[in-house]
This record gives sequence, structure tokens and C-alpha cells, in this order.
Amino acid sequence: MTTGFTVIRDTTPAADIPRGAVVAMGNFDGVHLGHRAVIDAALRMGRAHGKPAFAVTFEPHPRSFFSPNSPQFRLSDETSKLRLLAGTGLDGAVVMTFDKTRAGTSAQDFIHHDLIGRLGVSGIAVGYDFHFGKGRAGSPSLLVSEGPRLGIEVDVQAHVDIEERPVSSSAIRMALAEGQIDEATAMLGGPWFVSGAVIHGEKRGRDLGYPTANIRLDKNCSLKHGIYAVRVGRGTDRFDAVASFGRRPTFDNGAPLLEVFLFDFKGELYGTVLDVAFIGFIRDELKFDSIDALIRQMDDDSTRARARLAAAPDAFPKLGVIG
Ligand SMILES: Cc1cc2nc3c(=O)[nH]c(=O)nc-3n(C[C@H](O)[C@H](O)[C@H](O)COP(=O)(O)O)c2cc1C
Ligand SMILES: Nc1ncnc2c1ncn2[C@@H]1O[C@H](COP(=O)(O)OP(=O)(O)O)[C@@H](O)[C@H]1O
Repeated sequence: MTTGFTVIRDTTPAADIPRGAVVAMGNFDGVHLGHRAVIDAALRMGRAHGKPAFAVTFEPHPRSFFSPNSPQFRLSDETSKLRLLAGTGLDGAVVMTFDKTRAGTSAQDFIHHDLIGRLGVSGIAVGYDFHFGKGRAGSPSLLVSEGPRLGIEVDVQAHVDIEERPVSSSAIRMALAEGQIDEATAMLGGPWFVSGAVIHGEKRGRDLGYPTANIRLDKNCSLKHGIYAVRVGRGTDRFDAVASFGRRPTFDNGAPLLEVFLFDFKGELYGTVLDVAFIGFIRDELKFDSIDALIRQMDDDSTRARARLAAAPDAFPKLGVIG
């Protein structure tokens, strides 16, 4: 686990910002294999320069600033993204607020004020399709052409392909919406995960013999409704589990909830923040005619989830500690 991951924000005093860092720039939603190629390039450059390597990223996601009315399924919220970035070996992240001012900053001003003035960057790694600055005028080729004059090394990473398809955050969103967990895991370089605090439900689970820790996911989460083999993290503890994400058509067809039954666990989880990593898809969510039929199905789901998890004993996202 990486420690000492520093987060720099727009409000961080200049005196607290290390000068001369190399930066990996991107939105980094999900921190997938393509992002990791850019991050690895920055790590190599940082070692060569004898300088720290930081991610430069934007919050909220620029798309939600530009299209506030078309909801965005985020693979990782800000905290999850920072934990993933902290797990890569980077020294920190510069989180730039994406607001009206930043959206209106020209590419040249972004380079000169935000990157050189504020950070004194000595190197920049980006992906082939990263654009920045007002009107998306800033591009990898602009950085490549300006870099030598500014004394900044620039590294542009090509797309990472899996089966001849470029890895992208939107391809991963689509895979999750289809319940294609193996595809999402391959593109991410590790299992997709969500985090949330356990809330109270209808207290039906304990009567079924399946108490479930209930977690409300972001309303824009488009993970396919269904039953999954999951691995749960509570701090550094790990528990194998089976989870249902859906509306419980057998009962209430209510708001979508993630409900997690931890194997071999007894205890109180209300209020606890759990990390839930999706390891395998088991089946679609169904409406059962009787509680007994649902319970028999949950027994079978548990057997299948245990087998799926036993085949991937170490599967869990590599997360670091922020701060
Ligand atoms: C492994 C598993 C499979 C489930 N499958 C279904 C299902 O197919 N259909 C359904 O309506 N509810 C399903 N559920 C949700 C249960 O109905 C729900 O956990 C139960 O109602 C308890 O709710 P509570 O946590 O609010 O007490 C499943 C839950 C688990 C843990
Ligand atoms: N093995 C377990 N897996 C999940 N939750 C458990 C387990 N054992 C005990 N619990 C506790 O039981 C609660 C879920 O019980 P349940 O009857 O489903 O209530 P609720 O409807 O409030 O979720 C969890 O939030 C947790 O505090």
C-alpha cells in the first residue's frame, strides 16, 4: 500500500506545492489500463528527472459541467479515483476544480499559469486523445510542439487495446451496464468497485436467513441489475460475499439498492463504509412467486459466488491511502 499521497487543490498555498513535478494529465474516470499507461509514463519520467510524479485531474468531471442535464455514470467518484491513483505509486494528485473559470481558460493560459506558473512542471504525460483548454483547443500535439521551447518533456501514450478495441471509460460503462464484469475487469486492470455506508432496509433479510448490508449507489449508476459475486473491503479486512443490485421485484420494486450478504460474517454493519468489488456476474434479477423459491435461489447464488471467488482469491482493486 502506498502512503504519503498528497492531494493539491486550487486552494492549496503555493508554498505547499512541490516545484518541478512531472504530471500525468487526464480525467482518469475508473483509472483503467489506458490511464495506467499514462501514469506509468509519468512515473518513469519522474524517476529520470529525480522529481515527484503527480496526476492532474479535474473535478467535477468536465462532462457534468458541460452537460448538467445528461447524467453521467461515473466509474469512480472523486474519493475512489484518488484511492486508485494513490495505489499506482504516484506521489499525489492535483485536483483542479472544473468550473466556469477553468472551462474558459485558454490552452495557452492553462499551460502557462496552471502547469508552469503554479506547479513548475518538468514533464507531462498524456493520452493520445486528451484535450484541454477553452474549446478543447489544447491537444497532445500542441504539448509536443511547445514542450521543447518551454523545457518540458512531453510523453504521449497511444491507446491500449484489448482484442483490437481501445480501452476507454465509456467502453467500461457499457460493459457494466450489460453485466459484463470480466470485460470491465480486463479493461480496468482490476475489479470495478463502489464504496458506501451501510444503511437500514426493510429488515426482511434476517428472516430470509440472508441479512444484507444495504448500500445506496449513485443515482446515475447504470450497473446491470442482477446478482454478483463480490469481495468486500472494510478497511484492510476482506470478506467474500454475494450481492444483489436491483429493485427487489419479488417484494417492492423500490429504488435500486446494492444488498450484500457477507459469507462467514456475523455482526453489525450499519454506518460502516464498505468497498464492494465486483468479481463475477451470477444472474439477472428475477421476480419469485414464493419466498421459499427466492431462498432456494439465494442458496444456489451463494454456492456459485463462493466458487467464482475461490477462483480469484486475490482479486481486489489496488487502493492506496490519501494524505
Ligand atoms: C444473493 C441474493 C439474491 C437476490 N435475488 C433477488 C431476486 O432475484 N429478486 C428479488 O426480488 N430480490 C432478490 N434479492 C433481494 C432480496 O429480496 C432482499 O435482499 C431482501 O428483500 C432483504 O431486504 P432488506 O435488506 O431490505 O431486509 C436478492 C438478495 C440476495 C442477497
Ligand atoms: N453476514 C452478514 N452480511 C450482511 N449483513 C449482516 C451480516 N450479519 C449481520 N449483518 C447485519 O445485518 C444487517 C442486515 O440485516 P437485514 O435484516 O437485511 O436488515 P436491513 O433490511 O436493514 O438491511 C446488516 O446491515 C448488518 O448490520
